[in-house]
Amino acid sequence: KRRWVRQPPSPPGLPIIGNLHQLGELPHQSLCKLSKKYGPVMLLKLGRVPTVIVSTPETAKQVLKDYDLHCCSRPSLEGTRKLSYNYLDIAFSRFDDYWKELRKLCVEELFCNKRINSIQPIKEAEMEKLIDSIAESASQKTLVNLSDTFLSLNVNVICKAVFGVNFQGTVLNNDKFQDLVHEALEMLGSFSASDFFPYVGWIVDWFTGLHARRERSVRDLDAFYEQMIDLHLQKNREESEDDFVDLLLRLEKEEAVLGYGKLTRNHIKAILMNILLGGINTSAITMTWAMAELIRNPRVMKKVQSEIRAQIGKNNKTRIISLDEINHLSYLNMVIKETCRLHPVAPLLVPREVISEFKINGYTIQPKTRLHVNVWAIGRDPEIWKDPEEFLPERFMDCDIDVKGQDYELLPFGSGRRICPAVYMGITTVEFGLANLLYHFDWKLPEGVAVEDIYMDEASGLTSHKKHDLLLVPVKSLV
Ligand code: HEM
Repeated sequence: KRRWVRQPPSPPGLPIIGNLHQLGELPHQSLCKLSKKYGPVMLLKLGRVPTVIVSTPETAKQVLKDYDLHCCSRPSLEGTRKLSYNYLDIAFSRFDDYWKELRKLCVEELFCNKRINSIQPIKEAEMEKLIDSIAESASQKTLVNLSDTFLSLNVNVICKAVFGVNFQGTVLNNDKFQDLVHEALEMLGSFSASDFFPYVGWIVDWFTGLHARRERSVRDLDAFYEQMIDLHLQKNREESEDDFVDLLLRLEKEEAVLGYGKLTRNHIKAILMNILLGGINTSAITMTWAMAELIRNPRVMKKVQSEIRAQIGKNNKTRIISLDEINHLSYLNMVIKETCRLHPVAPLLVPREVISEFKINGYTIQPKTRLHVNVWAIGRDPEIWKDPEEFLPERFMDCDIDVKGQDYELLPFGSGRRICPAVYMGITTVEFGLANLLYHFDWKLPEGVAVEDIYMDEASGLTSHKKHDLLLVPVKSLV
């Protein structure tokens, strides 16, 4: 017998495609508009797939905390399946005992404070090189592309920490590697018919060429991992520092690291995939948005630089600002929170899938429904934030709202069982990068460009990055 259930309100859709056509180029923005009309819990039909969008802190709390256990799985999607070696990873595998164990292992071994501290010397060495190169641009009064700069900085650090190499002297150079990662992220973010039309969508993906492109991307990355792992097996590791691959290969030798048995080569590659795809772009995107907002808001720029210079000027024996010193920079921390509020890297978080039925606001959410939290909409909601479009870090003064998943008004890293396992790693990367570049240089707009001319458009895709590169002129600071 069919049971009557009260479903969330839905915008009217079209036959076959449902509400897909209403998503537009920037779904988080279109969905924010729709939620103003249909409410904080909406049900859309995306192709064949029922999808719920929640758009307020109260409904986000219900999903991510109260009913987390009912909806903390991930949907099965073609791109994520391929890139995760058939769900051997953390980010895309469904909620089960395997995922729990793997996540615990990675949190203890890879995302822990000990590991973050151990990669700090790598970050410092890369920062030294970057400061020299920007100083060169400053003396020649040339532009610096900060979007590229932050990306390369992260690529260099992550590659050194994970693979122990900088690629100089290997078959790959940094640009080639960046292309591989970029292509894989494009594959994850591009529209795949098979994710919305089970059983038949693959035909469309086949004809559009997406299928072939996806296969190629996975094959290229796989070949790259194989090569890196071989290099590690051949090398006399006594001579060099331990990197992430060494650690994973050591775990591979241990019996039953996971309750299920041994960690295999494919597990290692799936974990590496998460680190590369989750770790490189996210912090670079946040740093770029932060600098764009600072250059648009000279008052805030001046204030944050004064804080850094007053604090560091006192006792800076080395050229690089340390993690300890960064912990005392409270205004910088507010600047980063404000950046995350306006520009969350994953504006709809990573999609979840409902495991068992639950109710929010009296509406029944059924198993297999796909679920998104619109953190972008929450960050700009005038009911929560005064003058939401203004960049005002002071709003976090005398207020405990933080980004660590306890405050549902601000969720750049998500919350609940699926929260980003590398929150601390991500935040320290952003703080370290910004603090150093703001300490050593003043930043100006190129000749003839006014503050109003800075584009703040978002690019479409899985992550919400700045569409136009940020080009600024550095001036060596006299402190
Ligand atoms: C500023 C930097 C970063 C931001 C803003 C960020 C944001 C996020 C978000 C929004 C999610 C999804 C949470 C959800 O579904 O509720 C996530 C998940 C994840 N992130 Fe991050 N992240 C950052 C840095 C990193 C880094 C550095 C790594 C790895 C080295 C990483 C690895 C992961 C992984 C593995 C997941 C999947 C967790 C799971 O599904 O259990 N992230 N991140």
